[in-house]
Amino acid sequence: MSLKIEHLVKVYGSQSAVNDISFEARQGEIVGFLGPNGAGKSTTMKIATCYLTATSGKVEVCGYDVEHSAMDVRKNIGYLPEHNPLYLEMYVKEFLEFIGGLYQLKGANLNKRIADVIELVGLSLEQKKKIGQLSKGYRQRVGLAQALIHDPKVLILDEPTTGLDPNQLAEIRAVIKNIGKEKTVVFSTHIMQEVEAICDRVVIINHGKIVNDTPLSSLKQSGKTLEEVFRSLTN
Ligand SMILES: Nc1ncnc2c1ncn2[C@@H]1O[C@H](COP(=O)(O)OP(=O)(O)OP(=O)(O)O)[C@@H](O)[C@H]1O
Repeated sequence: MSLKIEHLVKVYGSQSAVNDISFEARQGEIVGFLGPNGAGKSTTMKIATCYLTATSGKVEVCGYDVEHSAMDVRKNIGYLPEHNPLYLEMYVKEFLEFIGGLYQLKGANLNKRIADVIELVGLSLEQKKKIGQLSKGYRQRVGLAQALIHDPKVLILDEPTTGLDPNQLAEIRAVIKNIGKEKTVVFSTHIMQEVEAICDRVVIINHGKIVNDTPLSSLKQSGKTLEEVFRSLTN
């Protein structure tokens, strides 16, 4: 299993943000991770990517435990945070070189990875610009490129399409769908249409608890729209 979350708990002060959740994601699967604001999505993603430690429970990425084998987890996971920090003064390639260097990539190997991810996320026409000169959609592509530079097996994307225009939205969705053929993708979004367009499975979290974990195909067979299911489980 590429991503395995078991009985995960995260308490901030006196608040249980994530309250005993378990779910899994396998290779070639795109999982939509949904929930209302404050449900615990970002917290779960930050723990899976070693940015936060859990209060209790277990998370494994490609068989590596986030607590005991963080370096191996980082090699196998790519992460696009909700508020993606970018160095606006850097050129696109310079930034990707910098991030690739953090993953110990160098020389011809690094150059090949940079060329590959630029192609994959559709940054070819903008690759010579400074990040600060790019539109929001292209900055998001830079974020995706940095998440992919080390060719991770698992990709965690926190609201990757927020604020994009309909054209950029369609293009980024196509990129995610394409990436999901080979990798494991878990992404959060508030756009139900997006989940219906690209996900294989839908996990819904509410008040820190999983309230749904179903293949999209069986949700569709229920005769309800995803929005109706979401609202009935989280309202
Ligand atoms: N660093 C923190 N310290 C204290 N409380 C936090 C912290 N980070 C998150 N929380 C709280 O934990 C809960 C879950 O937050 P989280 O960001 O995981 O939710 P989310 O599902 O990603 O929400 P959204 O859809 O709004 O991004 C919220 O009530 C939030 O205020």
